[in-house]
Amino acid sequence: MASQVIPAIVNGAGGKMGREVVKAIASSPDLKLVAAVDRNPDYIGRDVGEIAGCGPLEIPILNDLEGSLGMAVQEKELGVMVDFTHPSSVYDNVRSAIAYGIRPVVGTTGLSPQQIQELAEFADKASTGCLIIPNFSIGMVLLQQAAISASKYFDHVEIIELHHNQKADAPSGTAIKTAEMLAELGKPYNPPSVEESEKLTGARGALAGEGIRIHSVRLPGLIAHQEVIFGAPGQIYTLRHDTSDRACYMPGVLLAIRKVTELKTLVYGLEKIL
Ligand SMILES: NC(=O)C1=CN([C@@H]2O[C@H](COP(=O)(O)OP(=O)(O)OC[C@H]3O[C@@H](n4cnc5c(N)ncnc54)[C@H](OP(=O)(O)O)[C@@H]3O)[C@@H](O)[C@H]2O)C=CC1
Ligand SMILES: O=C(O)C1=N[C@H](C(=O)O)C[C@H](O)C1
Repeated sequence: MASQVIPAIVNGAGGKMGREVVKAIASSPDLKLVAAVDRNPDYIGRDVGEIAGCGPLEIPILNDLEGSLGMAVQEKELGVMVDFTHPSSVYDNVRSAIAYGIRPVVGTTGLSPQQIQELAEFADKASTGCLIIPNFSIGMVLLQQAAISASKYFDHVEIIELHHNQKADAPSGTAIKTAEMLAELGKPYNPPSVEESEKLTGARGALAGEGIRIHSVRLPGLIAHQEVIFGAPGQIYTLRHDTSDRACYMPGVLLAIRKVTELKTLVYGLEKIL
């Protein structure tokens, strides 16, 4: 499939990320948008190109993922479904796409480790590629790699993630993945130096694996930001990534659409396909 045009369905096409994805696909000659899906009544029936701001594409937004997947199969357009919807629906969306033989590229966060495991088994059985990518920006991959390097020398680390206040899930998928990457190194962090008592529940954040704490901030005016703060006696090492425009995710999304067509299993994380 690599040299052919890749058909793509965008689910969540009217949303903040979906619109960027529609524009990015529309301007990529090796990709072809075949359907656009969203549940928001403000967008249903309207031309997805008009909603995305790239001019008419003659593709109406439908509130029917199953129908769009079925139509793509009927027209032999077995390509990719890009999902930027909601944590409550992403699991079912991915299962449906795989069942139709259409490869999911998943940006939606909020899947539990157990759900990811189940989807991996489902994709394996169907020999269908699937990518679950909590963060499509290259800057975040670089931050995570720097955090892994730093963790060899620092035993104390906490993560702060800051997002716009329309975000449904907390902590962010990126913060969870970052904590998982540090925990996978097999060392415990933050050995206690004092007996702590939390006077307000949540004051010390959420406890991820190996003692790593994640703190979530939600405010209008933010887009997506993350700090990984390492501490040692006499020094603090801070890694920070800031998103100022959702266009920053598009090179990663386009790469994932192309790569997933070569896969037969589920892969979790952009760092694995770079
Ligand atoms: N991996 C990455 O790099 C990134 C991931 N994200 C993640 O992507 C997801 C979407 O983010 P964002 O675009 O900001 O969110 P938005 O709310 O702006 O967009 C989501 C769109 O999907 C629609 N939708 C929700 N549920 C369904 C469903 N079951 N079927 C079809 N459409 C649905 C929403 O409709 P309605 O308005 O009615 O809810 C909305 O139009 C989030 O999980 C976010 O964390 C975001 C940025 C980067
Ligand atoms: O909701 C968002 O905006 C984002 N969600 C992803 C996450 O949960 O990590 C990626 C990025 O942080 C933006």
